[in-house]
Amino acid sequence: MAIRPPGAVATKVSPVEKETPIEKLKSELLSVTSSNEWDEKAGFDINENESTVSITVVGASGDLAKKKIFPALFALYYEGCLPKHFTVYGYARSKMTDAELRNMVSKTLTCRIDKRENCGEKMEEFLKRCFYHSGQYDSEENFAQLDKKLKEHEGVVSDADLLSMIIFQSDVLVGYRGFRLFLSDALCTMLTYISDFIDELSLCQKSSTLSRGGKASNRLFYLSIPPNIFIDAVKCASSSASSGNGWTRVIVEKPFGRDSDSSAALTKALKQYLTEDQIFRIDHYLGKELVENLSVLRFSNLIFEPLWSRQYIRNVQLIFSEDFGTEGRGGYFDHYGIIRDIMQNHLLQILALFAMETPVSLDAEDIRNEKVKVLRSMRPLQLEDVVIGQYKSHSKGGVTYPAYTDDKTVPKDSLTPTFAAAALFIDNARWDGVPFLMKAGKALHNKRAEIRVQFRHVPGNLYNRNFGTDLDQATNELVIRVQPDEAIYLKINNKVPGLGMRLDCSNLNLHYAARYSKEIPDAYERLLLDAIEGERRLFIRSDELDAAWSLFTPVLAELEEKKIMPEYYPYGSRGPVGAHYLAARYNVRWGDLGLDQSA
Ligand SMILES: NC(=O)C1=CN([C@@H]2O[C@H](COP(=O)(O)OP(=O)(O)OC[C@H]3O[C@@H](n4cnc5c(N)ncnc54)[C@H](OP(=O)(O)O)[C@@H]3O)[C@@H](O)[C@H]2O)C=CC1
Ligand SMILES: O=C1O[C@H](COP(=O)(O)O)[C@@H](O)[C@H](O)[C@H]1O
Repeated sequence: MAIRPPGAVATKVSPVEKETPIEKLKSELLSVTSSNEWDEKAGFDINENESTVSITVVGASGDLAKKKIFPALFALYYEGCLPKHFTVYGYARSKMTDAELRNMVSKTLTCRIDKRENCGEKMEEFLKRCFYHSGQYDSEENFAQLDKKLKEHEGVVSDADLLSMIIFQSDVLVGYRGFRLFLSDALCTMLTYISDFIDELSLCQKSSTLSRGGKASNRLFYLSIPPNIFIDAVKCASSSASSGNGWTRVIVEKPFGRDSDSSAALTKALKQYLTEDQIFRIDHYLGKELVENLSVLRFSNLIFEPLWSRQYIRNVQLIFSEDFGTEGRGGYFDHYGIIRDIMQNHLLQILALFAMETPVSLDAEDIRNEKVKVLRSMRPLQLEDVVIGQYKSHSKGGVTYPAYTDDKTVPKDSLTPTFAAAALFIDNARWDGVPFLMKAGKALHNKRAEIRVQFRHVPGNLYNRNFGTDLDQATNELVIRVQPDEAIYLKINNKVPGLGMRLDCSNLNLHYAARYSKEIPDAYERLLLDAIEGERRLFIRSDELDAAWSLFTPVLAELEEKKIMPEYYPYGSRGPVGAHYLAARYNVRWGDLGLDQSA
């Protein structure tokens, strides 16, 4: 193992006038500990001075880790975004060797379409930095073993190693420098001295010196595990595997509870072991390119911000659809449902970014302050403003698609919604009376996430006659297509070229694939990098979370207490018709209904 005492021990003694042999030995020891000899003996590159980062994926054997986290880490490595000294550790109960983990991870790694250069080589290099430790999520002992392994990679010395090293070094010094004579006389004093010295070093270790080159050993834990074991894992990681001399951060995956009370309890429990600054609550939609671009679009273009209010905007629609069901995740999903899975977090976060006031700066706290304000200005969702649905089996082209309740992990009589539509309102001066409509569903006809902003009619429009009776066709609509095939387009009215005066609705289209050759990074890449860099802007603060739950908790309770039946819709359809009635109540037509060729 690579071991070295501190390079920058704060307690280095200054020469004393009359040194006793023990004092002399102490100076010798300390002078050796602060020289490069240690580095050379331990095999360190003595010129390197960067900190280390260890990223532990807790739940490494799971779906999210394989699908998203390891590939994102590789992509960051490929792009040269990870710190020079990084190590990736997989941690889970499954038994695996390092080689088996590498094999598992290697199957999930892909090279960027536009960058295949040296990809194989890079993968090999990356995999060499990946290791595995098998352990229970509630075992401090297992996390302590992980800690030991992490230290080996970080070049941090343990107390036990330190003791043997000091004894060894004392021996060497004593032997070579002729202190043997004094040793027997001074043995007791010396042992006391060594023990004091170790105490000093242990203290130093806690306050940031006992590492490679005296630099910080930083640790990031990604909790990619089911929520019922979050607290056990955090408790053990914080007590037995947090960094002694750098930062320790924990990325917590959703769900953050299932209502206001359970979320508050989770936050309270997390805060027993971590400070708010150490907690990175991830909502991967905040890492999506077009969601990040929302503020740029709004605050850096003069043409949008003046229109961004009830004066010009008629309604805003936040639409999420997937063309597959809960396949494989029914057990988790049935406990949460689509409102908790998508609306309370992903869609509400987008809404907050969309509707917030201009932040004082781009600092995380300034942005999060504005998001909280807008969330707290919202009216809790009312039962009459919600429509729920659940997909049923459907056969098409000789293929039978399953019903939600066909999933073996879902109770046959489950009322859990796999679809929901809702109308929300922000009771502030900017948005008073503007419906914010949300729609989210699984097993629908397409996979899409988009924001649609429908503008008001042009007052006294000279060209009304040219649109016939359907004035909706004459209003502008801004569409931000988050995925797939990212785009921002604005529907405008335009004269059809020719001698007559015929108008049509066309798109001013910023189609990302046509405009930018660079592939768009996955949301997890951005968020992992931000967590490593300590950038909190795209992570959820606890007061944001409280505000978000306050909006949905009452209606979720009511739906469950009253056992409201979902409206059944066929797998692969456009969802329940009730969603259209809900929109119609607010004089709105869903924008994704095929009026628009780009939709
Ligand atoms: N998968 C996804 O697409 C998404 C997942 N998430 C969230 O990310 C987290 C991880 O998700 P995912 O990877 O799908 O989860 P998994 O169900 O795959 O669980 C991850 C790992 O946790 C361990 N584990 C599973 N169940 C239990 C249990 N009951 N008790 C103890 N350990 C268990 C298993 O590892 P082992 O047995 O080896 O210990 C498993 O490999 C969850 O919080 C989820 O809600 C969020 C967004 C999307
Ligand atoms: O958080 C979740 O998100 C996924 C959808 O993510 P995307 O990036 O593929 O759009 C969803 O399938 C899952 O149910 C939910 O938990």
